[in-house]
Amino acid sequence: MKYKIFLATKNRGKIDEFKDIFKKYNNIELLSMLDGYEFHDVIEDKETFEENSQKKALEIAKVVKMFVISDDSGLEVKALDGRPGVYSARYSGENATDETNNKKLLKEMKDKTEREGKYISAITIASPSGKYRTYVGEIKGKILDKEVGNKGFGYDPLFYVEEYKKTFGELDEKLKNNISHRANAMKKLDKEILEFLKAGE
Ligand SMILES: O=c1nc[nH]c2c1ncn2[C@H]1C[C@H](O)[C@@H](COP(=O)(O)OP(=O)(O)OP(=O)(O)O)O1
Ligand SMILES: [Mg+2]
Repeated sequence: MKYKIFLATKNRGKIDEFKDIFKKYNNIELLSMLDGYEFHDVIEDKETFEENSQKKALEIAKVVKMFVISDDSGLEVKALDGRPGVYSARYSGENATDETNNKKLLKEMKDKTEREGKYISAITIASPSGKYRTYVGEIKGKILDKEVGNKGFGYDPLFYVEEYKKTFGELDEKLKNNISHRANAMKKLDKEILEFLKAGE
């Protein structure tokens, strides 16, 4: 049995990562906006990654009428009381880009000695009939005072991982996709994904 899952994200960086992570499932075909599907921007107005992730998956599953996977993720910084958190994508305003977000983070962290932060990812798998499960993963790191590396996306050039002595902007993509917040949430989904798909609609 071959299953189709639609990736409910408009973020190219996430699409690339999920494509890589899903390579191991030879009975799952992962579809995305890059295959010509269109869907609306879901309003991410909830207070947690889990709830925003569920909202994205459930709304888009109804539209595309397929199983859907969504990810709501972001960066929580200790010295900033957990900001940017669920506002990570819009940290620097309405027309925020990775570049303007990183600039704002550097500015807010300028005089901070406490540099700890963590990435969080909430992944939801949903069916068109409204069944869903959500899995959360995280990874701890340090926020640098300048950008290093140009791999990955988002805040990656500022996110330093002690164990590898590299930022996510420098780390090999394969390695990032094995240890990241998204990878850690995926490892939990992995245990249940076939059961969820087999149960059908
Ligand atoms: O591995 C990551 N490496 C770097 N930055 C990351 C990562 N994971 C999340 N982030 C940042 C990017 C964005 O500022 C926010 C996610 O916001 P989030 O709403 O979940 O994604 P999005 O709006 O880019 O795409 P979409 O909602 O269509 O899935 O956190
Ligand atoms: Mg978003």
